[in-house]
Amino acid sequence: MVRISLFKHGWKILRTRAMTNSNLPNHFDGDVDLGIIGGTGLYKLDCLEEIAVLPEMVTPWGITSSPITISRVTGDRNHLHVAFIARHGLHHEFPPSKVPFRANIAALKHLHCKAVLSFSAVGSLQSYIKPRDFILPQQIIDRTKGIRDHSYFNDEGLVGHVMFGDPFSRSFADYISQFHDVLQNPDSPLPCLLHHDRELTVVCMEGPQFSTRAESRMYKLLGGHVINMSVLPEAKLARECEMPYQMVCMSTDYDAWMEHEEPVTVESVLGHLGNNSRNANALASKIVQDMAKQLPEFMKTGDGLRNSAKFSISTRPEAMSKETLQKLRFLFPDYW
Ligand SMILES: CSC[C@H]1O[C@H](OP(=O)(O)O)[C@H](O)[C@@H]1O
Ligand SMILES: Nc1ncnc2[nH]cnc12
Repeated sequence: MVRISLFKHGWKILRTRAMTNSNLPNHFDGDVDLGIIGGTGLYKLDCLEEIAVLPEMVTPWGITSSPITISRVTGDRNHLHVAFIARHGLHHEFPPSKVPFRANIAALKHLHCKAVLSFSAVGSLQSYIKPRDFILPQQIIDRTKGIRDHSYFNDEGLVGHVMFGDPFSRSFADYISQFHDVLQNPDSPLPCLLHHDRELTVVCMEGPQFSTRAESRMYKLLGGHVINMSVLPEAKLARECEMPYQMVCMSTDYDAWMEHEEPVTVESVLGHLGNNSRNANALASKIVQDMAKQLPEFMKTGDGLRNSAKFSISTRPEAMSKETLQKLRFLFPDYW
């Protein structure tokens, strides 16, 4: 059952509570500070105290993959508001190629998020990155197949080219790395590491099948450190929305490049999801508590991205259709 209601810009839909089983309010009127996207094994962050569950949001680019939970973190002087979306849906129903990435990122932008923190389960392409380590990549190699909608500025009548040389937020990665010592692995004497380096590169493949051994070896040769199926187009869309974006990659396996080891299977991934999820909660908890004390500079200033989309769009507003302008205003109510 779906109840449609006109929202500020005419794009909101209210569903019944069937999806969420929550007694929390289904609306939130303030601005959200931080958007968090959870991936495989991370459908909720237990460290957050939820204050509202917004039904899946209908955007001009489709419906978000999950309801959006809003949480409040109380700091010394301020409240921090956090919006959480489950990338694959609450029941893991969206495969990587079918995730409504544009709707998810548009919803976070519409809620005024000042940054996006994203979590992802990844395979390791390097022996020094072991399962259960976390990685803050700074570069991406695109091995998707062009079948995902990957831009808000790629329609006839709207042309825009944003800078993507540095696809992640360096400031956000530096900020996250200060909390490296929360990571734990009770099943091993080796410490759980948070790898943080300018060169760290995530390969994004289409899937849903895992890589062949030859592909896995090729990704190593290309300079990949980890591999997943979901950093693109998420990172591109966050950039088009001028939101600083950092993915925390959580290693689960060695993919398929190790000659004498079994290639990755879902079972091998599952074995590490519990520990990774505990560590993701611990890390997210530290981050939001620290942000609630004082919002980091990159979130206050926009990390150098403010107005970047506006100046990347080549089409003159006079030449844009009413519909195009209406869609753009969902993301940027003040620009045109
Ligand atoms: C179940 S392993 C493959 C799956 O895991 C990752 O998902 P996410 O990035 O959402 O954590 C990877 O990208 C694949 O979609
Ligand atoms: N080996 C792998 N390849 C692609 N995505 C993954 N997610 C977790 N492990 C992965």
